[in-house]
Amino acid sequence: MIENNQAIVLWQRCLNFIKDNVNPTAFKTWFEPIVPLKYEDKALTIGVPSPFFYEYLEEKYVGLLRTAIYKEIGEGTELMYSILTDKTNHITINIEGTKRSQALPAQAPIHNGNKAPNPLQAPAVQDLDPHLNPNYNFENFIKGNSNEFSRTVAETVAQNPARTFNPLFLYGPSGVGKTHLINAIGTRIKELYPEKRVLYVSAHLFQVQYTDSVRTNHFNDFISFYQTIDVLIIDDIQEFAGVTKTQNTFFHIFNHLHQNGKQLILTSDRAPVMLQGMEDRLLTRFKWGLVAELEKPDVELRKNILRNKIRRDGLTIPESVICYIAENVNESVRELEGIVNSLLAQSILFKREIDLDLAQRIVRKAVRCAEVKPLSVEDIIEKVCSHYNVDASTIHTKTRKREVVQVRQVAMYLAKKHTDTSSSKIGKLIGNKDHATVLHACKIVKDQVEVDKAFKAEIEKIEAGLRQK
Ligand SMILES: Nc1ncnc2c1ncn2[C@@H]1O[C@H](COP(=O)(O)OP(=O)(O)OP(=O)(O)O)[C@@H](O)[C@H]1O
Repeated sequence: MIENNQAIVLWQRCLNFIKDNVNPTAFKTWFEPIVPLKYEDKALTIGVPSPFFYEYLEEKYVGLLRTAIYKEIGEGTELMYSILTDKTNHITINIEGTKRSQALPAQAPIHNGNKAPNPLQAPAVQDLDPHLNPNYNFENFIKGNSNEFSRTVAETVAQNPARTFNPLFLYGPSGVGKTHLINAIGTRIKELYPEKRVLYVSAHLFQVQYTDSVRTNHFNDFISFYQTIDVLIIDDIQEFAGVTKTQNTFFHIFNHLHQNGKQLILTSDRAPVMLQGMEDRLLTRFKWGLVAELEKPDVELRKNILRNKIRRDGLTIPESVICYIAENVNESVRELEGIVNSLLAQSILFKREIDLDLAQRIVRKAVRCAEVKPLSVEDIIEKVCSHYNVDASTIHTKTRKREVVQVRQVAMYLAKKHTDTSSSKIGKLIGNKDHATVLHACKIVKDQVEVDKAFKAEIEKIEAGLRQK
């Protein structure tokens, strides 16, 4: 709500002066969005869409603003800013940028509330759709050995956002509940702190929004929007690997939010140390708070998840079938859910009971599909490192210790032999080496296999392990 007509008139005069002294793009970007709010006691208060916007004005245009105000309104006039992003967060700052107070009452939003995380419309909204999936909550997240620690820290963060673990970095293989858990955190925070601006976004969507904003000249809006978030949840951060500009932009958003006491929650399919193609300064920040792993569920947890899903779906499935599925499907929870869905579909389609025989046929088919899943370089790194009992992170360091060099060479050799990945990509993923190093490693290992029986047996043992994946 604009509180004072005089403010509009005075600000319009200032704008006319400013317009003559900056280029049209800067005027449109940095001055048109400003809203005059009130003029009282020789102080003009203007509304700006975000803290970032204020910082930018202070850094780049404070001289021009001061001149315009003194010239058009009079010497000694104070300029006060009000951040319009959140009704609970109205700070005012004088033109020297020193005095802060809670002087302004809450105001109505300047723009209409948006319902999607569209950064181009979003800077000054209050009702932000957090894009959380309400079906993913703590109540239906089943606890087990493999996720107990992550679940506990997730609950702690939800109770006290930005007070405990910031950022919270959750990692683990596909389908083990990362997305579920981070949605649960967001949902709990919204229940406990409804005024907080929580946003869930996939790394992929973030990247698309960023690219779009650059293409359509709305980059500042994009940045401003993300800098207004109180709890930013980004899923599958590994997608930023190799995309430098997106990483760079995210780096600045991360810093701004972290410095301003906002919570960041990130997930990835691998630990920070295994994130190739990611800038070091980001990797360091990912480790600032807490890094927690979600492992593949053990058999007990698989049974409990199955029982829970079956109950929720209103099905009755014999305990022997539950045990059979839990013991034979051990990749991810998503896979377990897929089996239950197939059982249900088959029993409806063929009008038959869900029994062990049906379960066995469905599981066999699903497990066969898993067998033909191609090996990845990451699978090979994992197997080779565990065979030699070396921490996977060491092969990405620069160390030239003989035993580490050998592990690296074996991993490169097997990656070349068992995947379609190019030598240069393999090099990047294993110790950030070039393709010539990979080819050299392959030759060394191959030569040794030909003359050293014990070494040959060792390699065959690792290869057998790879086939069991
Ligand atoms: N502990 C759990 N209790 C109940 N459901 C679970 C649990 N873990 C995972 N699930 C369910 O398994 C499915 C897959 O989980 P989710 O999408 O969270 O995995 P993810 O780790 O994010 O996988 P991806 O990395 O592939 O995105 C979801 O339907 C989720 O609700």
